[in-house]
Amino acid sequence: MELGEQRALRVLLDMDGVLADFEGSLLRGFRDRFPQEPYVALEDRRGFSARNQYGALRPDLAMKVASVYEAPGFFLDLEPIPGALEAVQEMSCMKDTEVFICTSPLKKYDYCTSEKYLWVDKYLGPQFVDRLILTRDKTVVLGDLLIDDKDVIQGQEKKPSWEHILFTCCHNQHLDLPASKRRLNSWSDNWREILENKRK
Ligand SMILES: Cc1cn([C@H]2C[C@H](OP(=O)(O)O)[C@@H](CO)O2)c(=O)[nH]c1=O
Ligand SMILES: [Mg+2]
Repeated sequence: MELGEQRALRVLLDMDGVLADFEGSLLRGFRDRFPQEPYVALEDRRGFSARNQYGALRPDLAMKVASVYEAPGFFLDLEPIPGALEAVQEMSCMKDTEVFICTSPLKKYDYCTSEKYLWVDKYLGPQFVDRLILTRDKTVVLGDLLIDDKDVIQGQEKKPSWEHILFTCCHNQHLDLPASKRRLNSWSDNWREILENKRK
């Protein structure tokens, strides 16, 4: 790297809950598949794991809701989050900025992994397939920012290189955050300011 050349700001973008609407599709899929069963409305979602909340409602509902997101086609058919695709394209064209998608596969990875690649190809194009990172440990990925809807992101690295920006989602919107943690409320919120602040 040339002396004085500014290193690009690397932004890691989570997929489910940030680019793809996991929660909306899960609720629709659950109600289609189990129309007689009680369900959790999006505004009532609390906590990252839908499975845990459904299981607390009634033990058998845990595996029923899991069967929806473990089914073939679930990850492929997720709708893009409003404004996400436009934001990713704009961000990736910014000077001194590089974007990677950093997402975790389910433990039951068979349909999920290929469908995440197909989804990125379909909605963002082959250049983003080259920027897709699948990992169950995001802490070992180097970056300046990680925009992710999961409230706590843990792994092997106790001090990850990135600052976690919490992307607001139904399941985390009620959380009180420590003063140091910043939120991005949606893609119409000011993500450009968050990137600019990080460059300083
Ligand atoms: C089980 C489960 C997974 N997921 C998403 C998060 C992970 O993707 P991502 O890290 O891109 O948000 C993926 C595997 O857990 O599925 C949820 O968002 N909610 C859930 O309840
Ligand atoms: Mg997520």
